[in-house]
Amino acid sequence: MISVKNLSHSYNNDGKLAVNNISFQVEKGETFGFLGPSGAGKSTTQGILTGLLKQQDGEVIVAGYDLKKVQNERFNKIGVSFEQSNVYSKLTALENLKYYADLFDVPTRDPIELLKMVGLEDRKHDRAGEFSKGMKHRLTFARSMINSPELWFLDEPTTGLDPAIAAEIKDVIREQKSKGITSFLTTHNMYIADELCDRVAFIIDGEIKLIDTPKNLKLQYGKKLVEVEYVDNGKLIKETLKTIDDKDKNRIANIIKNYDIQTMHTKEATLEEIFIQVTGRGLI
Ligand SMILES: Nc1ncnc2c1ncn2[C@@H]1O[C@H](COP(=O)(O)OP(=O)(O)OP(=O)(O)O)[C@@H](O)[C@H]1O
Repeated sequence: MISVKNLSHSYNNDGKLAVNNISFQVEKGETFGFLGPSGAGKSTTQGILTGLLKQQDGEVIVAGYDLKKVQNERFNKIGVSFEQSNVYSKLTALENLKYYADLFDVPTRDPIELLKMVGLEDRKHDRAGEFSKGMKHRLTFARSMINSPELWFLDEPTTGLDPAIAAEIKDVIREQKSKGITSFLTTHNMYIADELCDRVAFIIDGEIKLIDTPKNLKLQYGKKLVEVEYVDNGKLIKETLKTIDDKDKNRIANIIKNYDIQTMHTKEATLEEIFIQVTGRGLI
């Protein structure tokens, strides 16, 4: 669905590359996470893929279209939810969606259904200018689905939303995935990426450092630890032991045999910890 080969981008032709020779593929139906800290090159890449920025070099195919050739019908196949909501303030929520729907040459979805999906149906006749930041964000999110896109670009889809709304947005993303929609999700939130993405790319200083599934990354970089809590002489003791160390393995067996176990679980590295291990940098 997306194929990028040797893509670079410089804003000022000053030799500084915001995106530096990146290559990756996104398969049909995949939810692909593009993760990195501020200034890593996420928005630049997304800008090129969505046609906001002109491709300078490399090869980019998006939804079957080579971006070097001008083919505006590709916009019928993609949906974009920007982090910074760009809704029309003077139009109501419903008018915003109807206006946007008219821009497409393909059948569009029922705006009311979309407003319901993001919890804005009750506010359909209110002007978007009166909405909170989170509500504008939800309206933009709903708008990005109006043309039933095959390929969906999501920029920080849950940033700034309260946890209940964020959970609903995540459910919508999962539902779209179950329908075979491909998503390109840009974020610096590793928890969202872990929950939603089939594969993630770590990007930093314009370069992709690795691409893999969250599961493989945890297996490869995980600490392989067991945390056990047990009762000894009425006191609760907690020990963290390595499952790859023979001495610790014997200790685990000994605890299981001789003590009253309260809790016991393996400890996985989070994607955030793995990102720091791989890149030497945090995500802020
Ligand atoms: N319009 C612009 N003009 C000049 N330089 C820019 C412009 N937009 C971005 N850059 C630079 O390009 C680099 C990559 O920025 P980009 O916005 O792609 O990062 P990002 O990963 O999306 O960050 P964030 O998470 O903060 O949005 C940064 O060094 C940034 O300063």
